[in-house]
Amino acid sequence: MAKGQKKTGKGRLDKYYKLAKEQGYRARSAFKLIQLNKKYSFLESARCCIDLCAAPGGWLQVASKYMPANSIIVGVDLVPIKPIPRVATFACDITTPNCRNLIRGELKDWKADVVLHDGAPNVGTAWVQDAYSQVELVLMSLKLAVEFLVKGGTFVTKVFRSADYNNLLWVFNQLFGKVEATKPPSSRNVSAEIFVVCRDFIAPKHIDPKFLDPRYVFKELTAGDSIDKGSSLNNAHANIFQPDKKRRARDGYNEGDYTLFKKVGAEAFVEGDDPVGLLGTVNQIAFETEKEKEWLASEVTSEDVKANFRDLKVLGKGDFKALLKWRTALREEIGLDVKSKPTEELTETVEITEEVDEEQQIQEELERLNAEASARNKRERRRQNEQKTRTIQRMQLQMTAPLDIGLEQDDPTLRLGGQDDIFDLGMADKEMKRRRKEKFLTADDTLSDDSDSDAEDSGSDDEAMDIDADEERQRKVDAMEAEMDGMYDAYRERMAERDAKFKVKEARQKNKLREEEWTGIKSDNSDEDDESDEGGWDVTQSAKARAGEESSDSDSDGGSDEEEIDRDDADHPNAQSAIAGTKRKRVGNQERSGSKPVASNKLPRLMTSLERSESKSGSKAAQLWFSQNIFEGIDDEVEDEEEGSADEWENESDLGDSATGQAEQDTAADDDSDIDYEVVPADADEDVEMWDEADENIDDLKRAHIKKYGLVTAEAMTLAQQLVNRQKTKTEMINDGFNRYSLNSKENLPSWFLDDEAKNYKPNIPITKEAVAAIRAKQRMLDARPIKKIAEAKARKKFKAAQQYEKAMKKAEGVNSNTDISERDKAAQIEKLMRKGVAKGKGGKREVKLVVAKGAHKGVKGRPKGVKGRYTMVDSRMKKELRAKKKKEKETKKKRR
Ligand SMILES: C[S@@+](CC[C@H](N)C(=O)[O-])C[C@H]1O[C@@H](n2cnc3c(N)ncnc32)[C@H](O)[C@@H]1O
Repeated sequence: MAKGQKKTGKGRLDKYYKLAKEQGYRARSAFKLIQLNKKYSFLESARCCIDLCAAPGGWLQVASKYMPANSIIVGVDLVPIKPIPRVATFACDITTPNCRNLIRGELKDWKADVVLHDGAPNVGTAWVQDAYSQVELVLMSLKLAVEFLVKGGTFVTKVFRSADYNNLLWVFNQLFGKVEATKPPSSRNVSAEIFVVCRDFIAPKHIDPKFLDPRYVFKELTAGDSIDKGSSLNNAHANIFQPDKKRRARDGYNEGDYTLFKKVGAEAFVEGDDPVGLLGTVNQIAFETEKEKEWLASEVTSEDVKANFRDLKVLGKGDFKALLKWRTALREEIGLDVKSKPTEELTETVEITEEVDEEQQIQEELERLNAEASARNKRERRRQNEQKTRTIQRMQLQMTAPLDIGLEQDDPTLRLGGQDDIFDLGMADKEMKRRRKEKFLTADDTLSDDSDSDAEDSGSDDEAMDIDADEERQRKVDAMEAEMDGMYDAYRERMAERDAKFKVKEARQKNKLREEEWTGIKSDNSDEDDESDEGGWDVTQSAKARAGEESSDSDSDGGSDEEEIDRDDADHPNAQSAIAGTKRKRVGNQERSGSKPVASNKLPRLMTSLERSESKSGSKAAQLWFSQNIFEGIDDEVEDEEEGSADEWENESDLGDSATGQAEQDTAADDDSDIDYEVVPADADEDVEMWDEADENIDDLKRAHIKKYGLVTAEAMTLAQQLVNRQKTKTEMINDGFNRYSLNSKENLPSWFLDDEAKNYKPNIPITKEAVAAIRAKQRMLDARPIKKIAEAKARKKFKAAQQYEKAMKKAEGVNSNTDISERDKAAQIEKLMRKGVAKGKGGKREVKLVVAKGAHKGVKGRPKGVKGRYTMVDSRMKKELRAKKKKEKETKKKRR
């Protein structure tokens, strides 16, 4: 498969794929049903549901989650469905009477409230068995639906936009009160699928069989079909002449065009009128009949040709030409065509031989030049490596500073040593290309008028040379990265040694990241908002299981299976963690920064970010560092690379749009544009570590922190307010969490780059004034609260006071009951007791009044005038003396130690 056609990897791992994985759904398509149900709410009230074409079971999981406990859920598919608790499944073709009988057996007298159909022919492993087209499948599912649906029931079906679409809608409208077509957000835009929700089943007593007969419903198809066929044929032709460029089916999809795999016999290709169109539309040309097998054994059928016929979708222009040549040769051999002008051909043969010789010469010459160039490069590289090692050693010995390196590189003597060449990759590459082109031009003078096939051959030479040049460049990049890592480490060491401030800054940075709290994570039992915040299918399942509901599924193996998925899900972070994704990125960066750098081939991204960090960074040291000559010329390279990757990206998206996209047709699971059905692997271990996949325990810790202390940052408060005030939905927040950096891999990135990213790669989180005010108020409240010890002491005091008061009351009662003393004495004694009790309760200490011995009190002996109660005379002298005494004691204590 060509590079641009690759459909695996992160390109396809979209939001819903990730969410499905996180929430334990078997297919990302589960979100389509969730979104449809959100709009039309048909599952919550349903007691019986039939899912036609249900494998691998994503929709069944959703139905089981949203439908009330003990509902009847039946799933049917050509391929067996792994057991799902409380769901009955069986493998069967929905177009057969057997399927009807099986459903009847399962439902007994029940009628279904909802019939779902997400079928697409030729998907999965059973494509060979299915001869029906999608619209016919829809009609078949409708047939089952009308049989099993209760009056007022709902039928949900997937339909592909095609010439039959309107005919189908017409039929739906005859049988249902409300018919609406909708495309849920999780259905990819590039997919031709649309969902029709038919509500209020009329349940007529008699249904005209023609309504459900494809021969009548799709009767007028031919005219439109031919138009569509025309456009698709044009596409097919274009696919042959420019196989790299994939085309969209803007006019909708021809009936059967969304079938993933098409095979025709060689006879149709050899004897048909439009071999080019055929090559552009089918996947395989087979040799199955006797006649075809004879052709296969023919001399003109080389091994290459046989291999090419096996998978037409991976072929290039040259391969197609070879197949067309084969066709011509075979047709001549079997007498369908007559060879023209045999004498002229002879002359031509001589010319071709000459060309081949010339080509060989060019090839040899190119090989020789390549060998020479790579030997020269090797020598240069060795010299440069030695040079670099010396430089690094000098840096480590502190003989040179990063700034000095820049000066050294300006040194013309070093330039002679090849410094320029290694650091200025763009220049080196351009020079290499220029040299090669010169050779080509001289050789091409004779070939310029030649046929396409010659151009192709030279193209393949070009490719070979490109591969050499790529390898060469990769080696250079590796060397440069290794060197930069070394230099960076040395630079950091030197900075750390020299600059105390740097150390403090680093420590602070680490602390900050450690202490950073992202507290916007929802608690496990928060309200449901949308599909992404519901804790996933398996969470609900386990809840339902806890409630002790009985499984309608008799298969006991299902339990272990589901448990496994539950465990998987528990390992996954909550969907809400996506909100916190941006924050965690930072933590992740810091965590990574300690890892040993590995030479990587991610130069473009690395350099792009480097450029960004350079411009953003306010640090002079960083600017100095990146202003060195070693970074010169990288810009050009980066631009080239970026353009390249952008092209590649474009290709990929083109591919996604393509109706006949190779990637989509290779495997059922790889299909995106037509049948937007994607099985989500349960195993997360194989994933490359992402920027936003930080330590998953962090979420738990944060959750616990929030439980204990509430929201403590303005960001968290802002998000919470936005949610409460309905300014933002959780879906929007999750969407915000997914950005173009979300799926960036940290693998193989050098430590200096990760360090720099940690400094500059910070999300810009909006914080409202109200949130800041709320946090401040909270802080003030906390500050105003006494610390625990003081509160305890106060409580003790209060308790003591109460005890004393009680004691005094008892004594007072004793005095009161004494008949020997007069009432007046009683009153005096009680008052005294009470005063004492209150005073004791207050702390038991009597107030001592301080009287300063100055003015009228100076030199007074005995109680000074006007002073009542306990008193102490103090004067400034005494104060000073006491202070001096204390100080002296302290010093002598210190000395003794
Ligand atoms: C897009 S998938 C369904 C995905 C499913 N809704 C889910 O969420 O997991 C389409 C399914 O239709 C099934 N299918 C196609 N033709 C069928 C037929 N004639 N009878 C039963 N199932 C069929 C395929 O086997 C395939 O599993």
